Amino acid sequence: MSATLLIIAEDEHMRWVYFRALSSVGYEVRAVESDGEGHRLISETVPQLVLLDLDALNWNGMLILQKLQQEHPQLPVVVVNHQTGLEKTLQALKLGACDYVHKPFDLQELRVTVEKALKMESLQEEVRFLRQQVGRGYGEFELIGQSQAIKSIQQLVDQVANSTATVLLQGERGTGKETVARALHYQSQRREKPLIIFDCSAVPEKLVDRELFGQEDFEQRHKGALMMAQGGTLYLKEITALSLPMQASLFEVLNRRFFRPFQGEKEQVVDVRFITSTTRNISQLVKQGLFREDLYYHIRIVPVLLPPLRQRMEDISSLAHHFLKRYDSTGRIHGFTASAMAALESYQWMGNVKELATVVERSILLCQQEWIDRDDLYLPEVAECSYDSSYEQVRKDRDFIERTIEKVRAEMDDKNEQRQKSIERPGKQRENVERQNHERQSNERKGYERLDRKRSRKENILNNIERIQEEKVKALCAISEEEQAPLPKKKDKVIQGAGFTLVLQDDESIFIEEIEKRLIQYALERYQGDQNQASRALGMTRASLASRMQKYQINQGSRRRW
Ligand SMILES: Nc1ncnc2c1ncn2[C@@H]1O[C@H](COP(=O)(O)OP(=O)(O)OP(=O)(O)O)[C@@H](O)[C@H]1O
Repeated sequence: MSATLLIIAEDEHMRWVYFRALSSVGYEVRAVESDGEGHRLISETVPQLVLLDLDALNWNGMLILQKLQQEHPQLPVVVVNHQTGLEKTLQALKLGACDYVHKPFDLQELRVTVEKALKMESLQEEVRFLRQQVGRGYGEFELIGQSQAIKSIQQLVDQVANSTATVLLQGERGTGKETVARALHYQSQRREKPLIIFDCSAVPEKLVDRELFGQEDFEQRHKGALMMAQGGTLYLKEITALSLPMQASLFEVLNRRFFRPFQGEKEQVVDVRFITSTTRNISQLVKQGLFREDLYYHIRIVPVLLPPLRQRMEDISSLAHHFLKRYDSTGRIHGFTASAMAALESYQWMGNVKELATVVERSILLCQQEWIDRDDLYLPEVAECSYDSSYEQVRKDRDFIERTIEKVRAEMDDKNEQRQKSIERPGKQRENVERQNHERQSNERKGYERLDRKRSRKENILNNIERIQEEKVKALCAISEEEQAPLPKKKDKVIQGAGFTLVLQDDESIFIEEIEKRLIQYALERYQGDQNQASRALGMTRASLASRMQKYQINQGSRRRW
């Protein structure tokens, strides 16, 4: 029982009583008359508890309590008051006093109250510590990285952690959005309150309302994520997955700082810090009317962009060592060989930091030696591929493909229109011809039917391309192996592109060839005519690129601008 206690009491006799009662059971006690003296002692002796006598004539004990709470919010304060001043006692408890003793009191009662308050404080301290450990264990909210990007993000986190400004985290999957959200929470004063992570894309649309805002009716009471995060932080992951009506409800909450649980009657105050994230181009979604503009401005007070790992290769070494420490709990592995590190630093990391973490974890399991070598990494073959597949470039490629498909579609439509006109024209003369020649009329009809069939085949192909295009874009953005384009059927034709694959049915050769030709022109343009790089990006050999260039009469001298 060696805790240090500080007694603040105006009355000298009472100071002596407190001093005797508490020092006699082993506490180290300091007793002062004024709060000024008290504050000086707090910084000098760091007491574990303050006993404050409110029953004074010449000074306002409540003001002292208020000041103590503001300056030392963790310090437990037990107040002593006269039993007739119940109202004052209640007010003191509201202001943050942890317990009280009423005069006249029994000395034993005073000691028990102090002991209880100290125990409570030590439990709270333990909870704080465990929460921090849990936070560390799960989120590793420490941001690792040497790159300027990570340093700036860490600086931003330090600056805004303690505010309630909404933060919008943008970046590909696995770039560390949740890690930043955790850093923001655990570095803020809200760290002792919960951090609730709500994945908007993982909850079925019908249930989002209930799971987010909770439900209150006669039969059930379900605490939603918002309620659970009270006093703490709510991280809304993949916010763009929310339906427009849910976006409207969320906007209301953010705007009014009140919410009403599903089917509930009473409005509740919202004391929550909101952090949101998305892997999608949210401003584009706003333009397309798929995401509310007002909500967008509300959630992006502090926008943070997490660059893909391949754009900050200088982070790889520190991250790899960080994951080694995290996953090799026995300390069996000493580190990475130079060749392993070189492999890690030249891989494209389309799955970002998450993929790096998985690779390191797996290599620890597979490594038989004390140093992880290149072979222990089991990096996919793609690692050999060194073409520039940065996120920006992937997006450019995607835009290019979209534009190409649109152009070819428009050109095909034009051609078809002209063909149709040319068929219609003779159709007028047909009236005369028909009278003379029935056979010719039936040929015409067959011609129309053929054209219709061809048109519907073309529609199919366009649909097919768009579907594959969508899947591929998803795969490029989501970088999930399962989401890759389906294997082509035997008769399908495959066009590999700079970071994409188009699978086409093989009967519309003009259409396919036109797209292929343009993709080749585009790849050559992108690599300034370097056929080695272009063929690698297109997924074909140098020889087949050359033969196609010949076939399509692509002259490298006359490059096209896209
Ligand atoms: N800068 C970093 N420092 C330390 N660890 C990191 C960092 N960035 C990411 N990580 C780790 O990488 C893994 C993936 O990170 P995180 O879950 O934060 O990514 P995310 O962008 O939220 O992913 P997703 O979009 O798929 O949810 C986690 O294990 C996380 O601890």
